Amino acid sequence: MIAFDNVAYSYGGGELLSEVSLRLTPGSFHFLTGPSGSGKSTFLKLCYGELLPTVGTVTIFDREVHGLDRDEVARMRRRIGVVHQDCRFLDHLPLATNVTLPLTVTGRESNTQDLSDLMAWVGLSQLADALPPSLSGGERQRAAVARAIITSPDVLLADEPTGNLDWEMSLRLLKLLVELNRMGTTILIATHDLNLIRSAKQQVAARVLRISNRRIQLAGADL
Ligand SMILES: Nc1ncnc2c1ncn2[C@@H]1O[C@H](COP(=O)(O)OP(=O)(O)OP(=O)(O)O)[C@@H](O)[C@H]1O
Repeated sequence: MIAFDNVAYSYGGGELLSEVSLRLTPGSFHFLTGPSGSGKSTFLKLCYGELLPTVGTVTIFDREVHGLDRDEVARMRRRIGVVHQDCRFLDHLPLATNVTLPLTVTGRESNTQDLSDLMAWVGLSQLADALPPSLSGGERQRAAVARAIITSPDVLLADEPTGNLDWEMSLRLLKLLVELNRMGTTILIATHDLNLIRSAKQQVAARVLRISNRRIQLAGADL
């Protein structure tokens, strides 16, 4: 589904990531860990074509990213939901409108029943009309997940989705992601939180990718 072959990435200085070769297969559940500044967000951006590798090839849905034109990139991105680290919203628009934005900006209709089911699923039914600045950190994170999956993406990439959450809320969000994975979505979560990973491994066959010394490797079962 997403394949890296001997990929390196540099923002202009030395290489941040080197010799990365790995596959995210359909239906898989991966975590990505590594120290702050090691390149987790950068790797996620390579996974949805926001950045292009400086060396090697990234292939997304069987197409090499380097060769795609703008329309093809846009089509490919529609199949990938992204939960960004900072969860930004349009503050003057109600939450439900924010959540449906990925549909409306691409000219698609949002089905009222689907929207209300999704808002209920992330526990935000009562807040559909609320404005984003009035939401708590946990509500924002769950709304960001709802917005990322409203298009029924094949892949969900989440950058520290539990970064601002307490443990109880982190587990609740994890449960949503595990459920989504059971319904077939391929999932990659960048996180520092080893307890979250341990908890996930009790629920799903999650694999852990670890960034160390610019390389990304599959961690052992000990984690
Ligand atoms: N646009 C950019 N231009 C230049 N350097 C950048 C850019 N974006 C990120 N970097 C640098 O690349 C390195 C990796 O950043 P990245 O955000 O990928 O790390 P991370 O592992 O996600 O960090 P964190 O866990 O703190 O979020 C950092 O040193 C960062 O300063």
